[in-house]
Amino acid sequence: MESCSENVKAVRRSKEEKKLLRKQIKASHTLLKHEGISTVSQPTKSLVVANGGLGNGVSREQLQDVLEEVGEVEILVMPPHKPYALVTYRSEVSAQRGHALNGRQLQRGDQIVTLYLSYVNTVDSELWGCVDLPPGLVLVEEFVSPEEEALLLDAIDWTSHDEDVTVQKVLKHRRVKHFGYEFRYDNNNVDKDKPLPGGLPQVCVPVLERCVRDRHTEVMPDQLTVNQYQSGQGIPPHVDTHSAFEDLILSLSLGAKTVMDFRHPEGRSVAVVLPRRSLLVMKGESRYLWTHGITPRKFDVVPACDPKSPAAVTSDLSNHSNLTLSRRGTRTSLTFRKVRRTPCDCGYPSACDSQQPPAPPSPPFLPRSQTDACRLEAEFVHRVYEEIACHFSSTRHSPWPRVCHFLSSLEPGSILADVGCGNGKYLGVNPDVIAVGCDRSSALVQICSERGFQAFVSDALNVPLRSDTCDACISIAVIHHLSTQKRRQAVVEELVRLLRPGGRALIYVWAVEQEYNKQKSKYLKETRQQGNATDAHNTAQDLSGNATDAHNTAQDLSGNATDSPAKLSVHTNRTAFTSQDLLVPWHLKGGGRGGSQAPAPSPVFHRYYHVFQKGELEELCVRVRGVAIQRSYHDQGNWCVILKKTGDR
Ligand SMILES: O=C(O)CCC(=O)C(=O)O
Ligand SMILES: [Fe+2]
Ligand SMILES: [Zn+2]
Repeated sequence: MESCSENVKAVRRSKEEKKLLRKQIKASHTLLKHEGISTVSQPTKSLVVANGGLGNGVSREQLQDVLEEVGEVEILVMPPHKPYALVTYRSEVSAQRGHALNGRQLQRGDQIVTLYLSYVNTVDSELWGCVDLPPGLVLVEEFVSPEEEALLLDAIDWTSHDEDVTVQKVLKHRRVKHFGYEFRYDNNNVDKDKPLPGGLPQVCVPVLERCVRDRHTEVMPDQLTVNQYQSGQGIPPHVDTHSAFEDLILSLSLGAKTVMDFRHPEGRSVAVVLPRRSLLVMKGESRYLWTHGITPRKFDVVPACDPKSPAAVTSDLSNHSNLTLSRRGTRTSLTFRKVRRTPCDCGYPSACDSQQPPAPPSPPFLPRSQTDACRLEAEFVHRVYEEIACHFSSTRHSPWPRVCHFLSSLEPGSILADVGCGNGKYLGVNPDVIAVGCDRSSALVQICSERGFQAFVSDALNVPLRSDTCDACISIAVIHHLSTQKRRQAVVEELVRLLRPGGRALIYVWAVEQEYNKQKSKYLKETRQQGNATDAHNTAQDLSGNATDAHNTAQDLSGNATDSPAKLSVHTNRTAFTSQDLLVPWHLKGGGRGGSQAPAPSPVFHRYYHVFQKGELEELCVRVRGVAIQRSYHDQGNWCVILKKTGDR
């Protein structure tokens, strides 16, 4: 009897299996026919889960629970309104176990849905609008009901400044209110020891509990920033400070939809439509590496989509043929975060304020070795130009007349190298010469390219051009950034190497003497407001803020070395120089990279300079072989020479 019933069972099981297989094949056909998804028979890491979609009532957490019974899920894509989902497992072995979930039944209300799983080659991002989202970004539509939305909006009282509970501020392009902890826009961080007494508003609790239930977060946020944007307002692109908040950021959009722009540091950008009542979950790469921001404008260009399928994402609007304008309304966002208690150890050190290399000894000293010189220049010249490139370029538009005069004197067809070309302002002065520029800053070289000039990234000490090839070279305001005399001379040698015999080089360096022949230089004359490098607050200070004795440097003004290593003092812009080696402040306008959440006070960078004394540039040049000084002169606070290559060795 026993064996008989066993047999019956076996037959029954195989019948079920056959039926399951038939249904699975049918599901594959439907996916191909209606969705253009081809399934494959050989195992891969990715599976399509027919019937496991939001479109047939399966929730993300329900499906995730089932899929994770057999292995670690890497990506789970649930396209809105579709009757299927796509899963990629960490390993193929897990995916094989996932495949064996075929036929698994899920309860959906009082109905049962059966999942059919088949392998697919890749989770092809072209197919699903939403896979184009920056990695780690999830958008959950209709996360709160219209009633809940009204309740939340009502609970935010903008009329009272209940300072002991919240902190409220009107910023340039929006107003904000903080709960739990104040977010400070001056240092882009929170005072972790000063929680606001009221904690988070009670009305948020059900929403947050749902976030936990739906696995959007494991930890309860303890900080809330409410941003309110009128039509035409926005928030500058930024990365929420790593050291301030944990990985996960939740942002609820209420009142009106908007478009949020995400940008990868390498330039890729994704515009994400945030519908009203949706929840944006930022984690991992999307939170740590990509900036997010809302461009202040009154209309957004969005895909004119089928109302059933809101096509939340537009990575490249130019690919869409069917676009429409969407008028912005007043949007209130609730951004929930968890204050971080230990330094961030994310996998994105380039964007991480907790993982920046230790600050160089402050104040920096004048270098005594080649290694120290390289370090000083890397930190106080190269890095600074990279950071300030855009702003710097916006202040460098008018070519100096006497440099133009030199350029105009070149024969048509001459080959010109501009070593340290900055934003390329001299590359187009004489259209009859073949001009090529190079600069240490890739950001500045990028600006040159955008302006249509030939330029490449190169250090002035080692220019990858053949010897004896250039009819002319210029080096304008470059050599003063090298921090030893040997290195300054080496740049002149490099310029001379590039010149053909008979070729000429024009060199400009900043002069100690900003007043010459009783004439003040433009630099001295410019008012503080005009000067971008102006620092109204700085007196001669070291970087730790201590006032320094301006003469306490390694070289006094007569160039004599003293014994102790010399501190570099911070110069006061628009004043006479009090030492030859110094740090000149640059106040960055228009926001730095990442990090900033609001119009914060402009960050100050310091550039190293060696300002030349009268006669010093000529002295440097006569040490270089094979060259003769044709002219030397003072021009607006600069020492200048024109050299001619003699070819003598
Ligand atoms: O309005 C939003 O959704 C984002 C707000 C935001 O990014 C922030 O406050 O850091
Ligand atoms: Fe943010
Ligand atoms: Zn980090």
